[in-house]
Amino acid sequence: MSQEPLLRVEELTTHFFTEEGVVRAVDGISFTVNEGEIVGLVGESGAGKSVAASSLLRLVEGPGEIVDGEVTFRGETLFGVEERSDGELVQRDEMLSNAEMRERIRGREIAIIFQDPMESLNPVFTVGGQLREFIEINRDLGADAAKREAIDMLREVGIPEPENRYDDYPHQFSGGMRQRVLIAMALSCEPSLIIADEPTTALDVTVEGQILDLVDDLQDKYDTSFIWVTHDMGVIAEICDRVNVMYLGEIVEQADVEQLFYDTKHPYTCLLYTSLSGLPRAIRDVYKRQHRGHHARSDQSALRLSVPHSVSGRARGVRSGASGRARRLRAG
Ligand SMILES: Nc1ncnc2c1ncn2[C@@H]1O[C@H](COP(=O)(O)OP(=O)(O)OP(=O)(O)O)[C@@H](O)[C@H]1O
Repeated sequence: MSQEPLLRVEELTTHFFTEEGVVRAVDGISFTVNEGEIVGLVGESGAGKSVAASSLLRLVEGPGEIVDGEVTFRGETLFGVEERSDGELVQRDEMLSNAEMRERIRGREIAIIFQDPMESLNPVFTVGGQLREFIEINRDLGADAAKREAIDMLREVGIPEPENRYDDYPHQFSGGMRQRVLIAMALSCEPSLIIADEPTTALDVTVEGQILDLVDDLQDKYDTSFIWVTHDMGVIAEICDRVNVMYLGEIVEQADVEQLFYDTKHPYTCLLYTSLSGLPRAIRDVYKRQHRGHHARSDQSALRLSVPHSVSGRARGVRSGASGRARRLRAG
């Protein structure tokens, strides 16, 4: 019996129509996410990871446009196009409306966590108040029940003395704590899928490790699926089950995490972690010892890397001209 994936992405294509030409930020990517799985999207800066993440929830803003492909979630069409007899690409009738996306999907079924918590948290309101309001709106709870739930969620993500921290403002929390608050917010509606767009990139390695441990624990408890966006193969090794390697808007390699690390197929993936082999053995051993017991895949946790700069520049270039599949979707 084949089980339908929670999320299915087929040939998703998002382009930016700039004065300099068409930037093919996401160029026909296909992948799936199953129930309870953590799926990685890895690649250097400019590879198209964030645009891909936003495209899944139809959050792309002009001059960007999702021009082709299909995204289905629990069998519902979040995005889909079809070709008319005159060759024009039009949006499918069964595609969810903007109101349905806003009211039923975003936040409730699929939550998204961004790299910078200050973009998501309003500095002039208290952390607890913002979490309570989010829960009130998205779970149709009264103010008192939502406040209790907010405090429980803060406790759940490891905020000490959540009753006392409830009335603190975002700037009174550390970066790691703010990221925990966003995880609490994302989890509060018990979504089936959380898209995490580099949420640990700005944190130091120790705090990052704590957040990854937290996500690991929460994922076990809630069985939430994740799409984890990162440029860091070490993060992929630590928490992902499967991984998609992105380069210049395309997925160049897809594999189970173990398979990717022990049997890399694509030269670009090799480039993503070539610097690892240069790590002095002693440092790797210390890192391994520190992580022993935290994760079953502790050996792979040692595989932290920096992305080679030589590749970065190329990924940012504007590629002009629209491909066959890059025809602009008919408006409306
Ligand atoms: N508003 C925009 N206008 C034009 N091009 C854009 C716009 N936003 C993104 N792009 C381009 O889309 C491509 C993919 O960007 P994206 O932000 O998805 O990369 P990324 O892999 O997430 O990198 P990073 O980790 O640095 O965010 C890049 O070439 C980027 O310059």
